[in-house]
Amino acid sequence: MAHLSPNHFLALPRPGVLVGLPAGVVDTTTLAAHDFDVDTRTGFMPPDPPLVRLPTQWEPWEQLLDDAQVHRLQLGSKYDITDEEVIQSESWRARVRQSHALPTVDLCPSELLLRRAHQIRVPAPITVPLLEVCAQLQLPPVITYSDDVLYNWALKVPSEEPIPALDNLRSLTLFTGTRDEEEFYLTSARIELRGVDALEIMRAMMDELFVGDALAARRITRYLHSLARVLDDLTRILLAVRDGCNPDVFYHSIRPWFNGCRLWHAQLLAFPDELSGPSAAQSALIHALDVFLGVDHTSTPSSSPTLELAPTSGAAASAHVPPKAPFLVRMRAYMPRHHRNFLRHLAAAPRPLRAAVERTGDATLTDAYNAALAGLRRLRDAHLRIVTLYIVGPSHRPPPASLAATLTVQAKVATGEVKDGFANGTCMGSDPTLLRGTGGTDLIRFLKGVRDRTSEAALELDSST
Ligand code: HEM
Repeated sequence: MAHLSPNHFLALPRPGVLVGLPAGVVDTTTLAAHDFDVDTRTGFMPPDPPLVRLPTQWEPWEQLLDDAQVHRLQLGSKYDITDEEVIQSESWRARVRQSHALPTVDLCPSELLLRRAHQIRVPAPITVPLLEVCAQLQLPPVITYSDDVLYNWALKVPSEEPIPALDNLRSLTLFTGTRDEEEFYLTSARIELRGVDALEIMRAMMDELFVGDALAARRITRYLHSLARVLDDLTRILLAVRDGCNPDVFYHSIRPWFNGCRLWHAQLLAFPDELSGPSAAQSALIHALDVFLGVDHTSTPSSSPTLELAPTSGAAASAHVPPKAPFLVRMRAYMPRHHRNFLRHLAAAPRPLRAAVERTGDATLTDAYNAALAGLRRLRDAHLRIVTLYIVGPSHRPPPASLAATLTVQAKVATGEVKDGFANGTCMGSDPTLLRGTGGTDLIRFLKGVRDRTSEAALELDSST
């Protein structure tokens, strides 16, 4: 925060989320907080690069992260862990156990400090302050998509451009220090940034829906075709993950860090005791597209993963996600709260697009609506190919002998950091209950269901009109 002037809006006192906002006071936790923290240039990504280090008061946490990187902290469940790695990793864990619990009270006034603190995940005695940080952010005490993607980037080369170029991004914090992991996160970051046009198109359509005359219908038709083109760009960006992220490295070295976890201190702050790992299923952008286009995922069939959330208080519960809600609904508990509210607001739009298109019975408009849905379906088809390539394929074959050597060559020792996780190594998805079926059958069935519901929203023209 040293680089912010005292008058900067981010230096203003942040409302205590536990006590709520005084009447008439605007939430200034972020510049766009009053507007769901969605920036017109960078969408769900923050407009400025996120904080890279906490102030000295919390330096012990940053030191532990540095140490984890220097000593190449490994998961105990790593398939080819060496004796030396076991010793190094255990000595790091011993240092963590000996460290003092730092107070979080001075973190609470700043959303930026809280976001950086939320990226740091270590066992007790830091667990308690971590839970306090999570309560402030109203997030469960696990790494989320926002930690890995939305708030985990910097510019490769300094630039004055208001929107970061898609090829000028790097990740701040990595579990494995590999380029593969960085590319995995940056693929999502690029999708978020390219998706800003989709958000803008949706906003413009909402204005036209409000007007609702024949001219508005023609404009909405054009906007829907533009949206389909943006969706095809997102598909291209998604498929390009294959250029920088090796499926075997992903499956054997990166993915284990994303496993869901059980919490030992669940009773302490009444958190749910089983939690999802980070997943792009927590991207508000894709949820927003579904909500806006009228794709209904709320009646997910029983084959979808069912994560139990504690029905009482706590971060996830405060996101008002009922236990056993469909997977995609439950994923909202892992989104930044402003984005969660944005989706709620979008879902409550007084003039939903799908119903409006259906009412007009206009063939050209209906075709355009279906074209946008087809674009979203193509994105999900491509995602299915990616999941088959990165999860189902590698799960059927042993890790290649060359993998350890590849990782050594690719390690970004100079810039990467390593974080500890609570991975249990027993499931293949980020959700602890996902993918129990042999060879990922449950996962594929689930993703195909989501894709099929996208197509099911398509409108048929009444031939009698
Ligand atoms: C190597 C790349 C990727 C792999 C292996 C992968 C894997 C998965 C898996 C296993 C799931 C099931 C839920 C879970 O376990 O979390 C999932 C869901 C999902 N992923 Fe990915 N993913 C990848 C890239 C992406 C990217 C770049 C995006 C876009 C931001 C994305 C968007 C989604 C969405 C929205 C869902 C929820 C299902 C849906 O709405 O269709 N994924 N992904």
